[in-house]
Amino acid sequence: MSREQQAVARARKAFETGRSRPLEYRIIQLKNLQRLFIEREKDISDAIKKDLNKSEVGTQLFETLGLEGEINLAIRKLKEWAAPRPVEKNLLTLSDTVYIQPEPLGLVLIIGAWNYPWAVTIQPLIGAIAAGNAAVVKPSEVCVHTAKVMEDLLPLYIDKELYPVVTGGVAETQELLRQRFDYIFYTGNGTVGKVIMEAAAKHLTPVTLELGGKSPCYIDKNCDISIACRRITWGKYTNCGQTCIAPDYILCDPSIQDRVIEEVKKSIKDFYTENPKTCPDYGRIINQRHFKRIMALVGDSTVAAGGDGDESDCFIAPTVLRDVKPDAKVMQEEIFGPILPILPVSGLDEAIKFINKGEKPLALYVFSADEKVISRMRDETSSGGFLANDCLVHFSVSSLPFGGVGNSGMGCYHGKFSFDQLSHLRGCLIKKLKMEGVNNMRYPPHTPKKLGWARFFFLTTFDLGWAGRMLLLALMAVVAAFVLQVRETQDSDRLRSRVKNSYLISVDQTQQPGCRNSSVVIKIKVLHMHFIYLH
Ligand SMILES: NC(=O)c1ccc[n+]([C@@H]2O[C@H](COP(=O)([O-])OP(=O)(O)OC[C@H]3O[C@@H](n4cnc5c(N)ncnc54)[C@H](O)[C@@H]3O)[C@@H](O)[C@H]2O)c1
Ligand SMILES: CCCCCCCC=O
Repeated sequence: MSREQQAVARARKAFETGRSRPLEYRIIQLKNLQRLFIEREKDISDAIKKDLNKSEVGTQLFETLGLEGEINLAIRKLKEWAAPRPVEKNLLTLSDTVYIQPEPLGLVLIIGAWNYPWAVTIQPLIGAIAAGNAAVVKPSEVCVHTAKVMEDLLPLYIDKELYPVVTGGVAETQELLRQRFDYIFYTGNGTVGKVIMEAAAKHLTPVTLELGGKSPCYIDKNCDISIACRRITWGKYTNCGQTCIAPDYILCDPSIQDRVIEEVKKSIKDFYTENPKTCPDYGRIINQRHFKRIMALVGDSTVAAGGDGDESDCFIAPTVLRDVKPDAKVMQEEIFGPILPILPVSGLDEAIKFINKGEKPLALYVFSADEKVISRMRDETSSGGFLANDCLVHFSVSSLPFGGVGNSGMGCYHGKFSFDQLSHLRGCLIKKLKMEGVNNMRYPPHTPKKLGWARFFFLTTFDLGWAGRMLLLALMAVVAAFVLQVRETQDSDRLRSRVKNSYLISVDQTQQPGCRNSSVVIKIKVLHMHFIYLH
């Protein structure tokens, strides 16, 4: 058996013991993971410094702080997330117990990317643990030092059989993909995303694909350009542009292009000094392959700032390109580096048209003081996430689903979305072995009359609100009292043989425009069926 097969078999066996299921066990694992980030902060930041030249503070700010927040949230909310979720009932299920019960999926494969190696690998793991799964963790081999630290540290803190770390490159990942998983959570580029999906299809394994793409950024003339450019500069050059949701390019009116360039240059200087190469907060390109790829993108465009690099140090200066044409090299792929092209457009209409010609991006940014511009951009485009007047920060909002659409991916996570994504939401209906008469309308022989009743039971909806529910309860009490009285005063045999009737309460809601629960009409119908209790 290969190393990968062994890890998968051990994790599967550990899952089958059932120990990942109790909420107490999940919480212990999450707390242990939390301890790792507190106790091993130095090991984590030393490795990431070597991989991407991230500073110690930068590592906490962009990697581990968010993870600590997600762990805290999961610990605090787990009982609520894992509890049965009651759902609305119709007339047919009124006396049943109907709910959604989240259950673990089983064994999850998490394949991480290198650019925020802790954030994008451990965040899905938090969801997997919280949801009661086992998970094989495959960090990206591209961030060499971090992958090693992850492999060394995780087994010291969390159950190493349930959550093994498997390191390696393409061959090892493909060997993992040949195994059977109950879910695959992949973060990385779209080309490999297709490989993942193909492998998953062989076992009918569902997938989340957290991909990337070219995230556009439109600057409206009507906005504070100085503030807009400060936020865009932060969003673009953080981690040297190697951020899945970095604004990839700017669209703006030609009349503000010079101003935008000046303000971006000013912010670069404010953030990274006159000499970004020696600034501890300015990162490096992950390796020379990516260095060469990014430098080659600049070729056919006009450099307005930066443009220089040092291959031996994987340094590329914060770069701005002006008057970029849609067919320029830099516009043909996700940049994933510190190059910011500016494409002049005649206004909002052209910007929307341009964006809609491309693939659906992971993020879409608009800067404007005009709410109509923001709304139009939101309503006339599609993207994984949408931000007005800022960049990147939606990633840190646990109550928002994070994920792509179309070419930028499928599925989403963060906070409760991670829990739900890595759970099976099992629909449960618990009936009592009573009131068999109600079922007559669905049993053969099928007749138009039965169909009529089935239509009534199946299609009648009610949305009473608080006041309506109180009124209904009161009326039910009156009806129940009436029925009991009838029962007491009538001979029960006579009732069974002659009347064969029962009572059904149906509730109609007459809605008036703009007014919910405006009036509630209670009808009492006599059915040629059995009495139906309403609870
Ligand atoms: N949506 C998100 O949350 C998110 C986050 C980070 C990065 N990204 C995207 O990821 C991309 C950058 O990451 P990357 O793809 O360079 O990362 P990468 O090279 O680290 O690859 C990601 C993972 O895929 C595996 N892999 C690579 N080639 C493979 C193959 N042929 N078969 C099987 N497995 C293979 C690697 O081992 C690695 O674990 C960018 O497009 C970026 O936008 C997206
Ligand atoms: C607050 C910004 C964090 C950005 C993390 C992005 C992960 C994808 O590359």
